[in-house]
Amino acid sequence: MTKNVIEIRKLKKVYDGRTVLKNVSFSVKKGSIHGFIGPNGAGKTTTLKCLMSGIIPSAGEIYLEGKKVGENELANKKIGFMTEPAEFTDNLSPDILVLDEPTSGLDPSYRGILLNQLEGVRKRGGTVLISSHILSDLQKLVDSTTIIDKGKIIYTGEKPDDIEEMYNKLVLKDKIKAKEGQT
Ligand SMILES: Nc1ncnc2c1ncn2[C@@H]1O[C@H](COP(=O)(O)OP(=O)(O)OP(=O)(O)O)[C@@H](O)[C@H]1O
Repeated sequence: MTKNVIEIRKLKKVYDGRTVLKNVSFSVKKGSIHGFIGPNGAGKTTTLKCLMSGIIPSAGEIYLEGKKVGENELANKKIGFMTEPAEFTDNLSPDILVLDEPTSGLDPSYRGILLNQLEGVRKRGGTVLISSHILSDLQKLVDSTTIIDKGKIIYTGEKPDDIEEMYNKLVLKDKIKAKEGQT
């Protein structure tokens, strides 16, 4: 069985009485690139900050290589964390890399370089968790995907054939609602 390097279980985060993460659970397998996709405000950054011990979850558990984060395990000692915009180095170093919207604001050529570097990390047996609100940025690269919307996991697992349709519907639904609100 392939080992889960990152495992997030029933994560909950409440800000000022508002629940922004509701039972968020997903896992990332060793040697894979996992896409964490969701529209703006879905809860991607909050989840990744919980993982990196930047903020304390209201409930739930995170395991890194089988060990619970927050006890004796300091996640940020083991994981490389990059937030937008991406910073380029010759070599993306660590075994576990977490990237929060790294392609945001990058022009297509730099985006291509970054995505190539991530493929290099995978070839070396490293593990990548990468977030984006743009599915097409990651679609080709990732081995598995989690889709989050309004703090809830909509889908997690291998890439289904209809992932694009699934995600477009989700984003479209919000756009229609916003338009209805304006009229
Ligand atoms: N420090 C905070 N205090 C209160 N609410 C917050 C805080 N940080 C985030 N939120 C709210 O939590 C929700 C999730 O935000 P988050 O930044 O995790 O989403 P995101 O998916 O990363 O979005 P984006 O793609 O815009 O970065 C949003 O409604 C946001 O307004």
